[in-house]
Amino acid sequence: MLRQERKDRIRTRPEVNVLLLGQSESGKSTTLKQFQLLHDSAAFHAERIAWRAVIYLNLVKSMRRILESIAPETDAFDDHEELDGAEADVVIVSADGRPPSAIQGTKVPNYDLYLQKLEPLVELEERLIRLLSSPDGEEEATHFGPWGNYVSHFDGSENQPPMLANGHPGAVAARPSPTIVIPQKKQSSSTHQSNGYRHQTQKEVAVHSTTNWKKNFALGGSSKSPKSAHSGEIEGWWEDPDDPVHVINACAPAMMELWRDRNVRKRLREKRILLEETSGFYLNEISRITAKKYIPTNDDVLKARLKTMGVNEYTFMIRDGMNRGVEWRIYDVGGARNQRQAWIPYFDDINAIIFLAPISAFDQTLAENPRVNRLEDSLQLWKEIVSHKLLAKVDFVLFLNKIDLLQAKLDTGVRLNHYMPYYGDRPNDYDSVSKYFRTKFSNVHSNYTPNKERELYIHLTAVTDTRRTKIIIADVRDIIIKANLRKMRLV
Ligand SMILES: Nc1nc2c(ncn2[C@@H]2O[C@H](COP(=O)(O)OP(=O)(O)OP(=O)(O)O)[C@@H](O)[C@H]2O)c(=O)[nH]1
Ligand SMILES: [Mg+2]
Repeated sequence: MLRQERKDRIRTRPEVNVLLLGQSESGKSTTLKQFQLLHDSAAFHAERIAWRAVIYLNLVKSMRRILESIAPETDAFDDHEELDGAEADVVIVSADGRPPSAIQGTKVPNYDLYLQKLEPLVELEERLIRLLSSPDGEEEATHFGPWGNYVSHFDGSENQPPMLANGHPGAVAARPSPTIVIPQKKQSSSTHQSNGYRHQTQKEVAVHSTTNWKKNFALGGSSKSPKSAHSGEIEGWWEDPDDPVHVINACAPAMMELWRDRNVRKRLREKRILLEETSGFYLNEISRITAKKYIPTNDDVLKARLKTMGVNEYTFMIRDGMNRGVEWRIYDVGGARNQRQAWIPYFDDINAIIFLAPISAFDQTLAENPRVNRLEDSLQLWKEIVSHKLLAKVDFVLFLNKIDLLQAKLDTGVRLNHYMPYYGDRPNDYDSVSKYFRTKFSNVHSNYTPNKERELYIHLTAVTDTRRTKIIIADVRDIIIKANLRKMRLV
């Protein structure tokens, strides 16, 4: 009866469920944004303004990273506390044998001056986080402690094994009910300095998918858009003295000065910090982003980084081959290790998986565990997903993502075999490296899939690039529609 019921349901109200998977920062939410841009561009455009807060936050975070990196007393960094309980069964590549504190290098004579000029950003960062996490007003965010003292309701344990329960029928638990999660911000063991910027080891800000964070920054939202006393017309947020734009705008000259400072660049190079490849990089556009009447462009929104917690669901209609409307539901999950257990309930009832592996990350380690190489983690995760018995009948599309960053990285001379010795002395150019990864991921699929009939569709992508991604998404959509039609004939 159940089977018949399902058959009837699919025939009368066809639907396609797609799950976006991959490690944190692989580009899942960006891919979702591209789907939105393609299928509901009006809504995407309407929401652009709300991303202003995230973009400011990304910019402030870059400032924080610079200031932390150029601080004269580097011995207070405490990267090692992250290492406790790290898994032993993954390949570990240390990007740099030495802790940052061991490196002595270029001094930045203006450091204290920068710190002083940029001090207002400390309070701004706190305020933005509050506004994002508490869309009903700042007052409600009373659970926040002082700077550097946030507590997370989320079980932030990174100690769980990376394995997903494979093929265990009981693994399909109920999908979790929504919970509000406070952005993680860890109390550093070394917050003794009075200035908020000094020696804070900060975790990434994430707003739970159930929090309507866009509300505070939408036009006409609870962020004040005062009416003109004379005409009654709505004026912009820049007229609101409490709007974050004023602080960020006032700090813009100091931010630009800092980013242009030769000593700063030199120090960053010495520490092998490549801000250009970090998520939410806007340092080359400070004057545009901090302008009073700044409205984010599509590209700005695609570049904005907000870590996902929980699961974002996005629904839209597409016409299928028989010209019927098919409802598409795309699920975007959090990819950090402590989020992956939440994926399993979504394995049930899924038609296709788009798995993202950022292949530029071969020289990076995980934010949640600095001893684990990102690419090794992606490969391990890919193996777990392709071999998962619950997913045996699901179609797989693999996005080998961030090829723009891969190309740029290889062009600067970073060698793959330095991080993955088994690459040997093959050529270190983009074509050879991307081909190598394509084969490697494809082999993992052929070796571990429980369904030898399954075809794998691989794309080399840069999902921040709208023009190229549009073509790929159209392609993926056709593949999924065709496969779905085939399955429906078989039900
Ligand atoms: N240059 C470049 N940046 C990218 C690409 N794909 C994603 N990004 C950026 O990388 C960052 C991380 O992307 P997200 O889409 O937030 O990653 P995610 O997989 O959703 O991460 P979690 O939510 O933590 O699981 C964002 O700032 C994106 O703009 C790409 O192909 N090239
Ligand atoms: Mg995400």
